[in-house]
Amino acid sequence: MFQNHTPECFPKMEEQDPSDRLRGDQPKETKENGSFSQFSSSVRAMVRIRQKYQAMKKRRLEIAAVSSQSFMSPRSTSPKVFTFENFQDTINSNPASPHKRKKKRKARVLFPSSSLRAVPTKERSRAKNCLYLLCIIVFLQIYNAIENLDDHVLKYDLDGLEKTLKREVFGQQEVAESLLGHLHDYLSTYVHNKPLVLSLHGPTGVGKSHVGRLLAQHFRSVVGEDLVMQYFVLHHCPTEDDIPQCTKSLDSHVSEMVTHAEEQEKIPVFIFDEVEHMPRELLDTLQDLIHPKNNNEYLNAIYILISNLGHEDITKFVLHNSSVAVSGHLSLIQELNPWLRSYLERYHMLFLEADLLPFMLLEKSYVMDCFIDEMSREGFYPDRSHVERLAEELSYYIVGEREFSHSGCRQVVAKVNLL
Ligand SMILES: Nc1ncnc2c1ncn2[C@@H]1O[C@H](COP(=O)(O)OP(=O)(O)OP(=O)(O)O)[C@@H](O)[C@H]1O
Repeated sequence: MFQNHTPECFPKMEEQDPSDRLRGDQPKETKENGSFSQFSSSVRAMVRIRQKYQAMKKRRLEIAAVSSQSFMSPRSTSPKVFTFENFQDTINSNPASPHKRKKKRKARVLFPSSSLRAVPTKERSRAKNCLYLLCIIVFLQIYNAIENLDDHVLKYDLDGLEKTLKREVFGQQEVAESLLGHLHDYLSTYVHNKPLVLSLHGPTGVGKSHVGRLLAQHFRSVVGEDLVMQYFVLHHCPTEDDIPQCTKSLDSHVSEMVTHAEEQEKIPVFIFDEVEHMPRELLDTLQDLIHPKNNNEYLNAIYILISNLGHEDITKFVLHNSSVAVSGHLSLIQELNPWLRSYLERYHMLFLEADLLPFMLLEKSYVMDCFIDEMSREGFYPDRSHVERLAEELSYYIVGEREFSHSGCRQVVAKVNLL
């Protein structure tokens, strides 16, 4: 029997449609010779083959449907033969794909729930805290120091003094600015290693004593009457016989004032006029006071020395350099100081530590300002033509178109008094 159903017959069976077989189109030899068991095993095999075929067909259709959805482009370059590797890559690379790439999460350390999570403790640096504290302290100290500097200079009202000098002094802008600068620098602090010594020089009638008076008036109003001294040699020490007594009283008076000023935490002001008339003994005493070796209170003081020492050379210098000096391109102080200093140091060592302030010769226009000021003060109407006529009565150095008064404004008061 089996010989009739040799493997030669199986290929024939496979070539046939299994459905035909199920419909009963079996070969005639089978009907005639095969037993029931043979028939049933053949049927089972066919059913299995058909089921497998149907399953494969179904899967192919599903894959075709998925791939047609995924590949949106009409012309795909992918191979026609389906592979899962390409399919997966295509899905991942498609931006429209619902399977978006997940954001990478930060790596986390997972601790077992049963054990305690040991977080590393932040170490607090003591040095860091100290550094912050130090920075704050330094900042506060600097801030406080700046505030104190302002407070200190404010009580001397240098702004008020500046206004007064601008209003009352004519033709001496450079000297006035320099004077205010020195005062501001000195009065900004209370502790000093030397007193401030300002020496005012210049020809007659240019306003040296006038400035001295304005300074005395101003400082009396800000530090008090008892801390300002005005010393006129010809008045306080008129004869040579008085000199020993004068030196003693000057020394004791200055000592008293600086001690008193130290107690009040203020800076006293000493104004010495007519220094050119001071006898040597008095100059020596003054030098000892200005350059003390011992006490602090002597270091916190302002000395104003007023004289006409060096006036001839100041006059010569101004006349020779009138074109630049008057137009403001030349600093009289800078140019004159080296020469003036060497002259004064030869005169007396008192001037060694002094800051020198040379006054300019006064031009005619400034002399006219003096007349207007004085006439207004005395109740006269300062008529322009009248003022010009009065100014014409004075004598002038004439350099080009410029006229410099021989005696500044010295004769102004006398002339107005005669009106
Ligand atoms: N630059 C000036 N501005 C305003 N007024 C002045 C000026 N110069 C002088 N005067 C007036 O002239 C008068 C005399 O001036 P001051 O006494 O200051 O002269 P001085 O420079 O001290 O001269 P001297 O060395 O001869 O004493 C003063 O009363 C003042 O009113």
